[in-house]
Formats: sequence, C-alpha cells, structure tokens
Amino acid sequence: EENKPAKGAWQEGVPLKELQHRGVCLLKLHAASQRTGLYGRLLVTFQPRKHDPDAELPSNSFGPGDIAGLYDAASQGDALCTGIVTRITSRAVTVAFEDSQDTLSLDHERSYRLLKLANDVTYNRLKKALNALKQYRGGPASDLIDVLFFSADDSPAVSPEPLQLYNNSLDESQREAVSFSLAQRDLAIIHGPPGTGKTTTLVEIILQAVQQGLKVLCCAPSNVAVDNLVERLAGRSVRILRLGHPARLLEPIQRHSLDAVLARGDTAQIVADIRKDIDQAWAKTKKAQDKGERSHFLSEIKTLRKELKEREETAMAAALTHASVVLATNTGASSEGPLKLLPDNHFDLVVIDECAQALEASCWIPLLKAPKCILAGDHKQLPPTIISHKAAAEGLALSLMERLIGRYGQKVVKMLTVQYRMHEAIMHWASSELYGGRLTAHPTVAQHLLKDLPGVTSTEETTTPLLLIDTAGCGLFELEVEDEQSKGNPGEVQLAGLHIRALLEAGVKAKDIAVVAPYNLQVDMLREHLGHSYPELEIKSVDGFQGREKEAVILSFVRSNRKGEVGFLAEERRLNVAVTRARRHVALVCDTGTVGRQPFLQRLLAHVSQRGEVRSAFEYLGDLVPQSCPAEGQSRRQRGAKLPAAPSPKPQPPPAGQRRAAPRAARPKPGAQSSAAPVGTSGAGRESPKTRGGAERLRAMLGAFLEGSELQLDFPPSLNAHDRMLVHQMAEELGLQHGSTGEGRDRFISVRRKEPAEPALPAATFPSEQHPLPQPQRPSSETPAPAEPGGSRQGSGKVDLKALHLERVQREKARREEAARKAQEPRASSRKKDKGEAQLTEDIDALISAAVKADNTCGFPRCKASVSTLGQLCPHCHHRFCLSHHVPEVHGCGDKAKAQARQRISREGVLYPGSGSKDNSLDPAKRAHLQRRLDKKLNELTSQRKSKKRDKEK
Ligand SMILES: Nc1ncnc2c1ncn2[C@@H]1O[C@H](COP(=O)(O)OP(=O)(O)OP(=O)(O)O)[C@@H](O)[C@H]1O
Ligand SMILES: [Zn+2]
Ligand SMILES: [Zn+2]
Repeated sequence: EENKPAKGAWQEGVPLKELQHRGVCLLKLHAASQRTGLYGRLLVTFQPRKHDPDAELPSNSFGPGDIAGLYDAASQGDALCTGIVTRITSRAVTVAFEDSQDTLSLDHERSYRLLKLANDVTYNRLKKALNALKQYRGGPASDLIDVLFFSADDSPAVSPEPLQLYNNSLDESQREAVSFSLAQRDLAIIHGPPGTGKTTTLVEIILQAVQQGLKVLCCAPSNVAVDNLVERLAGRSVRILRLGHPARLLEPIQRHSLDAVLARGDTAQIVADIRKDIDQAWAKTKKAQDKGERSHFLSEIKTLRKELKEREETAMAAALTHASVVLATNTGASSEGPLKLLPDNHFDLVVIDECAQALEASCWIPLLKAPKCILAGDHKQLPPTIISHKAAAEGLALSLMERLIGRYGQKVVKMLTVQYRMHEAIMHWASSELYGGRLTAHPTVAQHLLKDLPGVTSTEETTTPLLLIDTAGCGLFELEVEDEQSKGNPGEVQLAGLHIRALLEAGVKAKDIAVVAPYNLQVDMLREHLGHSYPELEIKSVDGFQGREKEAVILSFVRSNRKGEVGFLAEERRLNVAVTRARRHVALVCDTGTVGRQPFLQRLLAHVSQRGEVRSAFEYLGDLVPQSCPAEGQSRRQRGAKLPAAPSPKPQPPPAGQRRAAPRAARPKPGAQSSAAPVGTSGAGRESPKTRGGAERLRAMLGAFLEGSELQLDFPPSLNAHDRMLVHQMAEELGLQHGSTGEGRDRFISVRRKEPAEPALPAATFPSEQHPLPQPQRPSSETPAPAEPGGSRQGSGKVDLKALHLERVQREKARREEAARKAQEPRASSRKKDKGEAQLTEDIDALISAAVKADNTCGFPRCKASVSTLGQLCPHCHHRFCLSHHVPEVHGCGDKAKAQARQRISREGVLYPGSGSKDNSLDPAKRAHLQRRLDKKLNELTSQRKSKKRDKEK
C-alpha cells in the first residue's frame, strides 16, 4: 500500500529499465517450473536465466502477498494475467495465478516480465467495499452504518455485568475499557496512547466476547498488527483462524493460518492427491502428440480443478465456522476471499486494531459484516499515508476513529491512561501536549533508566532520560539538495554516531538502540555510516518505527537552515511517534536555532532542558571530522575584539578552600559579564526546584539592561540552546532588538534597544568588521565586568596589558599549586615502558592526582556532580569540572581556549578541529589511547574506592 502505483508509473511512460531500478519490475524471467497450489491455483516459479538456477534476481521490492502482473517480455501489450507472489528468494520468484487463467499456458522458451500491481488490487477492494456500503440493504451492519454516519444515535448501553477477568493484572483504565466495550450496543472506541496496553485490553475483550458465545472478526490495517494479535491470542484456549499471508513466519502464527489448518484437516490428503493428478495432467499436455490429445488433458484438468475447489471450499467453510475468532487485515477480510463462504450474519462483533492508522474505506470491508464494532487506536499517532493532496483535502486524511470521536465525543470512547513503556520524563511531554495530561507512568517504568539494564554502567548518558544535543551555531547545516524532497544532515549523522558510541561503551546493547530520522535520505546516510559497525542497531524512519519500542532512541531532526524551515517534523503526530518509542532514554540531535522556531517543537526542547540534559554539539566538535565545521578559523578572526567579555563560571577566583560556597550561592549580577555563564549547559535536571531557573535569570539580566544605560547586552556564546531561545523570546516581548552574530561556536546573541540612545552607534554595524585580525582577549576570570558603557566595551585593537599580566599571574599561581600537589602525591604508577608510553602515563597520573586532590563537586556553578573520580581539570581556570562541564566553552573559558588556539594557529599555521580545549597536539589515535587509559584508571580507582567503602562497612 505504501508503494507508488507501479502501473501508473509505467503507463506514464517510465522506461522498463527504470522500473526495474525502482524494484517494481523484473525483466526477462523464465518459467522454471509450475505446479498446482492451494485453491487449485497455478504456482509458477520464475528465474532470471534459463538453465542457470544460480543466477540472481536484481534487487527488488517484491514480497509475499504482492499482486503481480505477468507480461510477455517481447510485447508492450496488456498483462497476460495477474497473480499473487507467494515466495521470493534471491534467485527465484513464485507467483500463484488464479484458476480463472485456465488458458494460461506458459512457454518455457519464452521470456516474461513481472510488474508489481499491488495498488490496483487494494484500490479495487476499497472501491468495492464503498460500493457495497452504498448498496447495503438489510445486512447485519444496517444499524451500525446509521450510527457511523450519524443518521441514528448509538443505542443505550446494556448495563455492564460484573466480569471474571482472564487477565487480573489489568489496570483500572483497562478494566473500564473492557466492561464499557462489552456493554456498548453498537460502537465502542478504545483510545490507547503509546504503551498503554491497547492490545492487552483488546485481547481481554475478545476473550470475554468469545466467552459470551460471540463470533468475532478481528482486523487491523497491517499484517504485522494482525500477527501481533494472533500471537497474543495463540496462547489462550480460544479457536483462532488467520486469513491471508502471515507476515511473520513464526510457528505460533503459521499454525493458525488457513493454509496450515487445511493442511491438518481430513480433506488434506484427498486434496493433495487431486493436485498431483492435475500436475501430471499438465505434464501430459506438454507431451501431447496432437491437438485432440492435448484438449483431452486440458478438460481433465478442468474437471479435477472443479473437484479440488469444491473440496477445498467445504474444508475452508468448516474451518471458518469452527473458529471463534477470525483474524485478517482489513483488505484481507474482503468478501472476494474465503469469508464469502460464511453466511451474512455469521459474525457478532468486529474489532479493528490500529484503527487510526487505517483508511476509513478499508475499515468498511470488515465493518459491513457485524452489528457491532470496537475500534482501538491512537489518533494522535501517524495516520495512513495519503499520497493525493486532493483526497486528503476532501476528508480522506481523517480516520474513521477521529471522525467518530469528533462527533460523539467521550461518550463512545474510553482512554487507557497508564503507560508501561516510558520513563515518566519521556512520557510527560507527550502527555501534556497530546493526551490532556492524563497519562501516568506505571511504577515499574516511571523511573527506569539505561543504567538499570543489566551490564550497563552509570554514565552521564545512561542516567538521563532526556538528552538534547544542540547543533545551533555549529554550522552543521542540512544538505542542500536541489529538487530533492528528502533531507540529510551529515553533521547529525556523526553526532548520532558519537552518542551511540558513548552508549555502547557504557554497556548498552546495540539491539536496544534505535536511530530514527524523519527523512529517508538521512536514514540512508545513517545506515551507511553506522549500519556496518553496528549491525544490530536499528535505523529507521519515524513512520517506519510506529508501533515499536526501544530502550534508547536517538532522534536526528535533520533540519538546519538559515530560513528556519522545519518541514514535516512540524507534524505533531510524527514527533509524538518519534519520542514515544523510547523506554529509558531519548536523545534529540537537532539545531534548536532552526527547529525551535516551531512552537510545538520548541515546547519539546523546553521540556528536555527542564527535565533532562542539554549539551551543545560544541562538546563533540573535537571529535567530528573537521570539514563539518567550515570556516572556523575565519570566523574567529572576524570576531575581532567586539567579543562580549568572556563568560566565567565564577565572578572571582576565590581561594581554593572556599571555592564551593561562593559561586553556588551567587546570584547573577544582571548585565555583568559573568552572570550569563551559569545559564550555560547547566544540566537543569539536577537543579533543586528551589534554585532559580535559567529563564528567571535571563529575565533579570534583561530587566537590568532595560533599566541601565547600556546600549547593548551581549550574551556569551556558551548559552545553551534553550536559553538562547528564551533570550530571543523575552527580547521580543520586551520590544528589544535581538539577533545573533558570529559563526560557528562564536555565535552569540546581542540585545539592543530599539531606539539607540546614542545614535553614534548604528545598530547593525559591529565594529568587529573593522578589526579583521585576531585580538587578544581580556582574561575572563578577572574583573566581574562592570556594566561598561558601549564605547569602552569595544576592543580597541590594542593589547590589554593589565589583563594579560593578571592572567599570567594567575597561571603562574595555579602552576605552583599544581606542582605542590604533585610533589605530595606518590606516583600511582612508576612503571615505564617506552618514552611515549611514559609520557601518556604521566599525563594520566597528573590528571588523576589532580582529580583525587580536588574537592568533590564540579566547579560549574550549581552543578553537584561528583568529580572525585570522574572529572577534568581545566588548563585555563584550573578548576575541576564534571565531564559535561569540562569543555572550556561550556564553563566559561571559551575565549581563553580560543585565544590559545589562535596563538597556536599563528605559531604553527595549522587549524585544528575544536578550539584547543583538548590537547590537539596529540594525534587522534594517541588521544583515544590516552582516553582509554584514563577511563581504565578511573574505573580502577572507582572499584578501589568501592572496595574500600565495603571494607569500612564490614
Ligand atoms: N495491566 C498491565 N500490567 C502490566 N503490564 C502491562 C499491562 N498492560 C500492558 N502491559 C505491558 O505494556 C506493554 C504494552 O502492551 P501492549 O502491547 O498491549 O500495548 P499497546 O498499547 O498495544 O502497544 P502500542 O503502543 O505499541 O500500540 C506490554 O509489555 C505489556 O505487557
Ligand atoms: Zn576553565
Ligand atoms: Zn558539572
């Protein structure tokens, strides 16, 4: 159903070769063998080359159940006949042709082609169903049709009887849904948001209905959804029968298929004999000497087929009648199939699962067969794909379920409200946006995190349910592919890869991770980049992942452009599906600058920054392939001296002893350079509710700016995405001009008054443009930047000697402290191998001794993460930070790091990726090695500490 109509494309004159490329056509096939299959159909196996069973078919999209047209390869004429693909391997395709094709006699010398026609058949069945609906008179569904078209109200429910449940663990909302559905006379709708046990509830309803002696027809739009129900019902003592082609070849499903039931039945042997006779007769026609002999065999075949059909139909009708529950896809319930063998009023109840994902027309195929229906689904997830905009505009986009809820409202609906999948923080956004805030997380899942999985260690990644990796300002733009609907973003591919690596290193299994993107191009790029390294990783489009779940889901939003185009991610239901697939962890990789312009998406981002972690992609830039951040060095130069004074995590570097207290308690000084730093990547999830939120602080800064006399307020580039978003919003509210300047990591927001008090400073001109050369920076940790009036804040282009001096003094002091520390600390390892190894060991030891000596919490204001084992020393400010704050840009040493990098650039004439925040003089392999050694060391230390602790406890 998802495929474009192959026939249409062909008729539009697409060359056959092109159709084969698209996988919908197989050219030059030979009939290798033929035999008689179920219902007397002719089964023909085609292969690409005559007498060469090893020749492979070109890659194609044919699958079992697809309708295929058979054409004479030599002519452009109409199809010889149509059939159903029953089996496809890499070397052969088998098609079952209807028995009406008696005259079809395949020539083993000729070549044929097959063309996929699935759409026509589906379409014809839908059309037939709608015609049947139009002409419907006096059948079992007469009253129901009136209700579903609003010409009669639904009849009052019977009073619900107390139920003896099969499944005693049903929650309150599920129990209500069960008794409500059974009590309704015509129509009941079960609204099941993600993970709320919709199928569990339907199974109970079906069992109860069967217990009451009802015959149930159970359908869903897709084979997978039907199989899911078959699987869940299979273990119960209820007689089920699956029509059509099961999608999963699992034994518990297969054995309930009509074919399997018939094969086990009494007539199976007779039927098999007749088929053999038919095959023999076919063989004889081939060897027939003359026309008379040949027509004799042909008429014999005809008689045999008639007998076969009669016997099979009798057996089928018996099997259908015997079953309490018949299951099929919506279109599989068509009266053209086996169901025609049943009397009109056979079924008492029709159940349609995933109803919101079905075309209304397809629902009408089963709906005409019973007086009552129970529809289950979630209309807040993706509807069926409707290719025609016209059809969508004329109401086809509305599912039956939505249409009915729109009319009857809550009196026909019961919503399931306890969800059994997601961590409560993941659920919360979807609940409040789409489900009226009515969802609750079952206690068994409400707090579950990746770290709780067996074999997974606690890392930053495995202890947060929500993570935003923000590429805003990194220049990781989407690909500009002209005439291309699909979008890709190579930077996000790399970031997703880095995050996956972090998860795997923490012990999360690849099979528990899914990477999801809204665009097929991005899916392809992700597969190319990651598929080979991690074959168990699932990489899918959002639409392809509906109905599934994973422990961890990484979402690449793809869109990043200057125009702020969001594309079809703006579709609420798509985003809902994307986010709610995750059980314990969702990571969003996106450019909040682009994506955040859409209010619905923006609220998701706000939620993540409130309940989870936000990281700038800057943190990963050192690990990205350099070309993903173009013109980096250039942008640095362009910045010149008109930088906002570098943000610092602390207004003053206090004496080491009291370092903790001051910054934590410190309120931001509005307008002061240092005040903005704490709103950086602060991992707001860890904040106690009493600490002031980033929004308030930003508002305070803006308020102070409004009251003050400054012309312009610059926010540091380290501001996180959400905060940047807030600044833009608030500035807009306050009637201030706002905009971003700079490229890549240097991008920062400036806010100005609409009417400058001093016209001398034109609003749009940034003096930096007059200073194309790199300018030394003022040290940020000094001088808590009094709100200097505009003029003096601008770089003069001259070196600030005093600042440099102060910085030198500070560096000197820190170096001395460090040396003293090292002297006190006995070497953790004195082994020396070769020179390089020794150097690495020394580095590790230095890091470790620094880490061990440090006080216990991260130096970043308000961050309470322990750095006693996992922490890093910043070479610029000499404070210790947790792993999410150690990057200079994050905690406010960005400008110093840049200054250093710049020095190196001019010294060595080389541009390194990253700002020099990491030691780029090591080559990546060595760095990785160092990192691994460090990790190992830290792990050792951790376990040492643990065993010590245990010793103490003894
Ligand atoms: N009452 C319950 N008690 C415990 N677990 C439950 C309960 N109801 C459902 N579950 C669990 O929740 C998960 C989802 O259930 P089910 O497959 O029925 O949901 P669904 O709503 O059909 O899923 P989807 O969101 O994919 O449509 C299953 O693992 C199921 O075992
Ligand atoms: Zn620092
Ligand atoms: Zn920290």
